[in-house]
Amino acid sequence: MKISIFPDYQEMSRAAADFVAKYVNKHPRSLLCFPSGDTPTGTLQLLVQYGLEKKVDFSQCRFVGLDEWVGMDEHTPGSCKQYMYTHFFHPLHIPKENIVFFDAKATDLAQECKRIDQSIFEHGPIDIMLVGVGLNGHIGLNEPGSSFDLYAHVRDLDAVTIETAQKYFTSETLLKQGITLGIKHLLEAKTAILIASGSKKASIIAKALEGEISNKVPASVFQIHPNGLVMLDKEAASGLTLKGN
Ligand SMILES: N[C@@H]1[C@@H](O)[C@H](O)[C@@H](COP(=O)(O)O)O[C@@H]1O
Repeated sequence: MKISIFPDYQEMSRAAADFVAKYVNKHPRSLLCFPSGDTPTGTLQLLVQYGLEKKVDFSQCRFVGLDEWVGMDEHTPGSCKQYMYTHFFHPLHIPKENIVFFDAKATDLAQECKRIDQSIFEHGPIDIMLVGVGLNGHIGLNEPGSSFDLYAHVRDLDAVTIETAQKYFTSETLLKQGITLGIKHLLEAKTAILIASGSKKASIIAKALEGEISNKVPASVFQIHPNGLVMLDKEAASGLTLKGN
């Protein structure tokens, strides 16, 4: 695990975007996975800018969605899919056939998990899996207690997630379950990148990166990822005792 600390959110976002752009320039047929949430917005904005400026070409890449709130689709404001289309796929005109995303409205969600896993086995491993972290240490919607051995699965949401996630919706939204790629996908990704910013993430970042490696804190898996990169702004890194570079 390599921890890099940047002066602010913008610099952290630039580092993550530059890493992705450089990689895609070398490997134009990459399989990429990006998260939704507040944290990745700056990174995605830069990647869109680089794409429009022709500094990077995503046209041959494939994309897999990280997670989704069960019962939502791209028409639901606040859904992960709508976020990804708004912040990345639409502005870069990524062809639909290059995108695989959970249908969180499917009647058979177990089958939906199999469909996504199958697509990753076929086109993978994932080249770059970029993730954020929840205040409870979740990755995607791998909540505290999720086994590191799971591929895509459906998970009952933790109370912290249900409460924190209200920020994505304009009115009080009932959230019960998530459908998500598993930690096993992250462990098998060629590169896993964790981005976190702001002082509210400081305590979970310290726990995840310097505490016990345990599925109680899913993000602690970064400590054992063979190629895990952690990019933090100063505030998110403020609880760490061992500082990165
Ligand atoms: N399902 C998403 C995750 O994929 C995201 O990485 C995390 C952090 O979100 P934020 O970046 O808004 O802090 O929580 C959300 O619930």
